[in-house]
Amino acid sequence: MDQDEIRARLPASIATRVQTAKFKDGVATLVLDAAGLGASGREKLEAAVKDLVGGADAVEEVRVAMIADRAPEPAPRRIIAIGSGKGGVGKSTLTANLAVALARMGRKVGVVDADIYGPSQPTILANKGERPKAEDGKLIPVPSKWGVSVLSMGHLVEPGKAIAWRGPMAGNALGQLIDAHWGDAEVLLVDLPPGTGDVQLSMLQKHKPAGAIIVSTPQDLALIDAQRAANLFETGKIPLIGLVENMAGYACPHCGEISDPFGRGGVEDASEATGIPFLGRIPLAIDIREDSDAGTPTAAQDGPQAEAFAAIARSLSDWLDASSVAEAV
Ligand SMILES: Nc1ncnc2c1ncn2[C@@H]1O[C@H](COP(=O)(O)OP(=O)(O)OP(=O)(O)O)[C@@H](O)[C@H]1O
Repeated sequence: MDQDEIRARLPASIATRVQTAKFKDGVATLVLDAAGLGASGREKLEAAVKDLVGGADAVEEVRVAMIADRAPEPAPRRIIAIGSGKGGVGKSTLTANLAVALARMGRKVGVVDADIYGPSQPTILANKGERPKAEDGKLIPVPSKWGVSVLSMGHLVEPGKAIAWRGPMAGNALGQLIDAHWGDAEVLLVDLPPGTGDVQLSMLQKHKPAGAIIVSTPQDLALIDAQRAANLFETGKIPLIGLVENMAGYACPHCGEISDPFGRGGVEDASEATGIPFLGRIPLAIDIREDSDAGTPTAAQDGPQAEAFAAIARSLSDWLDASSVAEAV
């Protein structure tokens, strides 16, 4: 069922009020313009839409959000944590590329690089060496040419200097990165340090993320650690948006043969076993590493690897829409 089919079920007087209509997994989600309607008018509008759209065979649930006729309030900024149980599995790569892919879809996105021990966002997003300015005691994020602003520990301290920081210092620094002048950014993707230590705990306690994505390679050991990260978020009651399998399937640049240096499908199996949604897989590809090192993120380009990131960004975008409608209705 697509947007037009949903609209076609509504009389013209209602259809003209539909701002967006989406359908996924049996759930139809509509955002309606409620201009000029009082409380009872809104109730009637909602009931009519639920009745008419819900009558379609494929529709199991109808979610409706109303936009009022006053100036729309800016959407509350939501934090999405990107975590992993162990280092080096591609958390920073995924964070930067998801942010770029979301920006290409028209989302306003900021990236917070909380990885004090190995901040890499300034390299991947090509604003290394720039210093954020401050205004009214708050930092101003550093723009990048990829449509995504960034604040990184790497913008604040010399490389290697933060290694000796203990929990509270790291937690305070993270607070400065998050409570910054993020302007119209509706989503902040936070690249967490690997593991389940102080910074992650501080993150969960002080800056409650709206959801978390966990990255793993397909290896058993990485998966066990990913499970530990999932448990940390569950303990903090942070909704798990899903799992991403990175470094899956290596295409030999010479002969094209696909091999699986870290195994195959492990993350999807783990997703089935745990019930945490599987968001997709990113292949192990030399281009992806080269793009990151060169500051030209893969997701800003075209081709199958950019599409792999874009597909995961679409799932995240759908999740953001669905969760904001769930809050609004
Ligand atoms: N799909 C991929 N294909 C090829 N190289 C990749 C891929 N994903 C990540 N890499 C490379 O692997 C290395 C580690 O990736 P990255 O820094 O994103 O991992 P991380 O989980 O954030 O690590 P850290 O522990 O430093 O936080 C980097 O050199 C990166 O360019």
